[in-house]
Amino acid sequence: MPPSSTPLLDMRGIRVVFGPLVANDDVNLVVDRGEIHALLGENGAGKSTLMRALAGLLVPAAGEIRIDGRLEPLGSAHEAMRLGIGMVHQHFMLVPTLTVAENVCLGLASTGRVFPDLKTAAAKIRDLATTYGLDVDPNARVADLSIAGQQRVEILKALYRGARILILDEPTAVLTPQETEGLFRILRSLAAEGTAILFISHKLNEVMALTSGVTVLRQGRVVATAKTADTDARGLARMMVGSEIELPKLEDVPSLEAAGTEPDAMGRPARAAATPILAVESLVCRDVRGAVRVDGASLAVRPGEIVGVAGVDGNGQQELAEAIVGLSRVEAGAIRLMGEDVTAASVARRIALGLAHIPEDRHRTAIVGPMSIEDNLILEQAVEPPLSKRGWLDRRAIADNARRIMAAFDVRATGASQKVGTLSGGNQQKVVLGRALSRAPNLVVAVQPVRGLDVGATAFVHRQLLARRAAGAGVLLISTELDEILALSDRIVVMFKGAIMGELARADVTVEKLGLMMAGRTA
Ligand SMILES: Nc1ncnc2c1ncn2[C@@H]1O[C@H](COP(=O)(O)OP(=O)(O)OP(=O)(O)O)[C@@H](O)[C@H]1O
Repeated sequence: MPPSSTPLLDMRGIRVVFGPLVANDDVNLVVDRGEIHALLGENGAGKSTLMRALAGLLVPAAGEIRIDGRLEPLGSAHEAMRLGIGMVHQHFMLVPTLTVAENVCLGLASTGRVFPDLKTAAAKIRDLATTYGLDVDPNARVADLSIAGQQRVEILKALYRGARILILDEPTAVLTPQETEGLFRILRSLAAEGTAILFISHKLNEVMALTSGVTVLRQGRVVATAKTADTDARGLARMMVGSEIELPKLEDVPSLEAAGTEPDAMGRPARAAATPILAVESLVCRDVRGAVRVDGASLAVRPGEIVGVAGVDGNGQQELAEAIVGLSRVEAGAIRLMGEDVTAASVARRIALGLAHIPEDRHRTAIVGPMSIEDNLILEQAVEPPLSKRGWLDRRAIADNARRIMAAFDVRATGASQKVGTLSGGNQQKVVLGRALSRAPNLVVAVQPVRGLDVGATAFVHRQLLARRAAGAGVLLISTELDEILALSDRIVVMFKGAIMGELARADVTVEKLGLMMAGRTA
């Protein structure tokens, strides 16, 4: 038995390199039993890399890991699991067609244990779920679970394997505020039983509410370690970025109306003019199973205006966005873009009219991981001059295009030829944003645009959306983050069960009114 002063986890001098890039440089991290410890840092600072090293998913070039004071081998996922290290990744690793119990047991046979019979496993899962307040039915099919439900399965999977050190990589990025509260209750009860929890998040208020210690990484190195109680959200942001960060608000930038702009050089009308950039009229959409997901929704976005769509996740916002950008079929109603009826138009036609889309699920719909940054950056446009010469791709022009966007959007990578799949999560999101916004679109449909971004990058993206507004474009901002909606929107509509519950002008918005509408009451 190690002396009680020995920390459960002690990582020392960890160094991880990817070719010329030093992702972790002489990193130390100490976490005690029952401690919830935050790992903070800008996008690409090296947080996921450090946790992957701990989980045995990569081999550090140097360093030591001690568990309970004992030096352990590096770079073996099998060993890490045996030592009680479990990781819940940003992207879940579950098989949707299998049940919860089958997913939990998957892979266990190959670890040398006897494959448990599913009935026994289901009973053990039920016990674990009861102990820690995880609401999961072992016999449910994973495909039928909500995102929060799938995350609970991932946590159960780790606990089933005896995790004493649980790593969660941005677990709340995909959760509603209510689900986040539920997760925090689970994590607190795990910590109370002695589990050490490593919590990666960009949401500083969550770090303040949940954790007792923080380690801050910048460019692969530890720049600060502190007790959470000794700091505050502002101080943490300063440690991460090295300077003060102010999130912009609508009032901070000129609008078209404030500037009294007449139709601009490109003939785009001022906001008060009649033709909206986007008009959605009595839209009805069904999902593949035939369930109505958008139920008679109408809204308009005028030039120089940001319209926020608030609502609890899963109330049809995603389907509304997909219908507008042309990724799903419309059953009834109409969509007009720049005055043209595009209800049944191709995606290409909508892009030609100046539509840009920042999708919610970047892995499914926005990037191709094995392709380079420069190729990902030209995916949405016709390859014509200046990107091609005599019908052939002009590689030099494509690389220049990438370098320009990467510089403007602060994409941190080894170069334009790096595969997008090897970028940090936040830098992948910046590639998507750079592609969408660098073409000066007339309409931006932005769905959770800052998910996974650090505070500095969030401020940057918000400034970009405000700049599009100031230039006379329209922005439809779909977000479950009320702070984001409140900071940026000229008007806010609320979706509930596929319908628009009402609309509030900026001056009339209160959180109470929004909350009631989000729960299904009309304004
Ligand atoms: N397999 C890989 N090959 C090459 N470079 C990689 C690989 N994995 C990570 N990197 C690089 O290592 C650096 C650290 O990435 P990491 O994912 O650890 O950052 P992070 O702090 O978790 O960022 P984020 O907040 O954006 O998720 C980044 O520059 C990233 O591009």
